[in-house]
Amino acid sequence: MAGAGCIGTWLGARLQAAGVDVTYLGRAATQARLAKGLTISGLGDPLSLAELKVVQQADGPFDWVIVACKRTDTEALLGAIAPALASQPTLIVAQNGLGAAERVAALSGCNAQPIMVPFNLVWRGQGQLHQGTGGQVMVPKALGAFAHAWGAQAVEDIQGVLAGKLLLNLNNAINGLCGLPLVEELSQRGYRQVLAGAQKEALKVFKAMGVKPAKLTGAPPALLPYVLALPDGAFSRLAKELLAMDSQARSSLYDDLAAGRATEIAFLNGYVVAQGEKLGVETPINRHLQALVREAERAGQCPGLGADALLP
Ligand SMILES: NC(=O)C1=CN([C@@H]2O[C@H](COP(=O)(O)OP(=O)(O)OC[C@H]3O[C@@H](n4cnc5c(N)ncnc54)[C@H](OP(=O)(O)O)[C@@H]3O)[C@@H](O)[C@H]2O)C=CC1
Ligand SMILES: CC(C)(CO)C(=O)C(=O)O
Repeated sequence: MAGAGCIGTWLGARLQAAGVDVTYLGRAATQARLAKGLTISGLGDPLSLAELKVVQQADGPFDWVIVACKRTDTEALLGAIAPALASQPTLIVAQNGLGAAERVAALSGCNAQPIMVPFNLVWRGQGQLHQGTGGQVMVPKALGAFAHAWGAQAVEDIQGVLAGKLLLNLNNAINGLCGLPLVEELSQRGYRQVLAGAQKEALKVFKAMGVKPAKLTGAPPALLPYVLALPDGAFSRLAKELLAMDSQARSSLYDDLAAGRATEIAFLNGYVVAQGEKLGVETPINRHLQALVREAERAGQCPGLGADALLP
């Protein structure tokens, strides 16, 4: 497990519980966090592991390597595990956005397959991982052997799934900029209207790219912006399933801003902007959100913005 943070530890722990021999690569913070075992709480099945094998250097050989660092850290992480890549393991890439596995394959020279994790995970203390939102992991058919341990669905079109997920991840920036828990943010029409606008732009970009986003929520992708823009009462009745989450769950981009780290904005709203530029599609809302997140990164904090400030 290369990148044993929230997502990587969850994936590794589920495999370990299913009997797989898992090694976690961890620097000092990860070593300390996992020193006394792990519990997983929240939505999904609880899990408890007394011991995890955490190493500071990954020499291998390994059959599989799961890459689950933030996208900003991919190149450095692959450099750090270069000895383990010499035996050409298959890499499983658990990162948000499109093109992550392609980049990992290009940088490593190994076969790399993407997977999609739909739910939010946070650390609640040392060794205490908490799942705050719901959903099912999705893997390509080629990784069907992993489906059981992760309770995952094996799908034909993983690119469509990643595009569908990116539509939802356009909210990461909004969530990080307002700083509210997801359930509070999504209960306010103003914030949902910003997300709806960002999704409309992304849908135009996907159309120009020939990418068909998969349906991951109750509404088909093309209708999602219209459902989001409904008045609060109608939305909360229609989106009961979407809003059934931990009251404190936020997005991973919020976590990065709050911790003063670089964010993945370039791979989320920034990806829509960059593709839009190439294909001649206007993306003013995503561009504005990207600029605001860059400003917040420079300030080193979550700015707590209202919905009006999020529109250009
Ligand atoms: N968090 C969430 O709820 C969700 C996240 N995702 C996506 O999953 C991916 C992973 O996110 P997440 O789990 O939140 O990230 P985290 O920040 O929790 O974890 C990333 C881990 O990678 C480690 N890492 C980075 N560089 C290196 C390196 N050179 N050597 C060793 N370890 C390294 C970090 O270690 P260290 O602590 O030492 O820096 C950290 O533990 C992202 O693309 C994210 O968008 C998808 C769905 C939900
Ligand atoms: C779970 C979700 C969609 C939002 O919290 C996410 O992918 C993230 O936090 O990066």
